[in-house]
Amino acid sequence: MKKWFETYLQLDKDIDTNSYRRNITGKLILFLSYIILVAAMLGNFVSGHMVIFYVNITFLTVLSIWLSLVGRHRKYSPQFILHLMALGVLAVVYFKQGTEYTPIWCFLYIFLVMSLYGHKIGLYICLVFMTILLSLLFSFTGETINVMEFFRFSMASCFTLFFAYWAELLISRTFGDLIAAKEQLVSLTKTDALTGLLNRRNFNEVLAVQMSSVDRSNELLALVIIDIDHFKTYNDTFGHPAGDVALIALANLFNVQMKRITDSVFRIGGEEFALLYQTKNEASALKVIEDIRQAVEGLDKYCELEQQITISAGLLHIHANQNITVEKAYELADALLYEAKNSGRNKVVTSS
Ligand SMILES: Nc1nc2c(ncn2[C@@H]2O[C@H](COP(=O)(O)OP(=O)(O)OP(=O)(O)O)[C@@H](O)[C@H]2O)c(=O)[nH]1
Repeated sequence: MKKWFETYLQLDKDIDTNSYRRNITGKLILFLSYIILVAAMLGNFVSGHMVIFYVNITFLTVLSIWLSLVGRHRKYSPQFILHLMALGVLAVVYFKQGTEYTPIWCFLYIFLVMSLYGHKIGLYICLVFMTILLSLLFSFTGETINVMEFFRFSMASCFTLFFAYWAELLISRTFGDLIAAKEQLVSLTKTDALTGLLNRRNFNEVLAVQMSSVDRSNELLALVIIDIDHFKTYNDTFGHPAGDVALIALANLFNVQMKRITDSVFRIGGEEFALLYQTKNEASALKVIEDIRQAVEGLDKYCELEQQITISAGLLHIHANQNITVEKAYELADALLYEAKNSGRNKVVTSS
């Protein structure tokens, strides 16, 4: 039962909250229409209005068939039913020349339209509906000259429209702010606070996507794990804040060098970075990281570094359809990095 309810209401937490709210309003309209139609059908049967009773049954059947036929496109059903109800109200006003039940429907319609369409489009639809309704009412009240009643009704509907408009505007803005706050929170969990680079949390995810994208292209994926040489000494000599400045300068350099849409830069540990980029062949993959290594050597000339810093890197080539897991790829690249460290530092060791 709970599962059915969740599926029916599409209780998807990731959906944009305003669409979710509209979705709920739509479901509510469908549900209300069924209840009203069934209640009206029973009422007409009990009071012996057999013609209206048959009209009710026919309408319910048509509605059910229509809903099951449109199936996947059911999201437009609430709008359809709502406007059908509005037409019904206008027809009652026109033929019965009465306003007895009109206000309730009119006010309900305004609120439902606003929450289904949003305040902008909702306002236009409601204005059209109210203009038609008030013109019909005016043509009848003109006969009975009940100007006061007409005036009261017009004022009440204008007030309702105004209230519904502002309520919808306020609600959608509040939800909009919530979405923005959520996005900000997501971005905070995915990026490193010091350098603004993507963090370790994102690394496996992006690597998996890149590996499958390389499988579909003729390119080669380069996975580089980078570690700053003797960074502990740098920190101990110049202090932690100076170390932070060096980390930021490095991150900026990586960002400048990695500008293609498929390039990604991560800070995956304290002084450990990872680069992902696609190239034509192994030689050009090596050239990219070699250029970066050399640029780091000269970084102290352009940035406020206390002394020259160098990096060691392990470059792993990942070919299309290589059938390797994300974890294994990282393990291999990390092993190459340690080879670079053990063989003198300030160098790149590759898998070929
Ligand atoms: N300033 C600063 N330092 C950090 C940060 N994260 C890690 N570190 C430092 O990075 C240093 C890493 O040192 P080690 O792992 O011993 O390696 P290393 O001194 O670079 O030596 P090799 O890697 O062998 O060349 C430690 O001193 C950490 O405190 C950070 O966010 N800011």
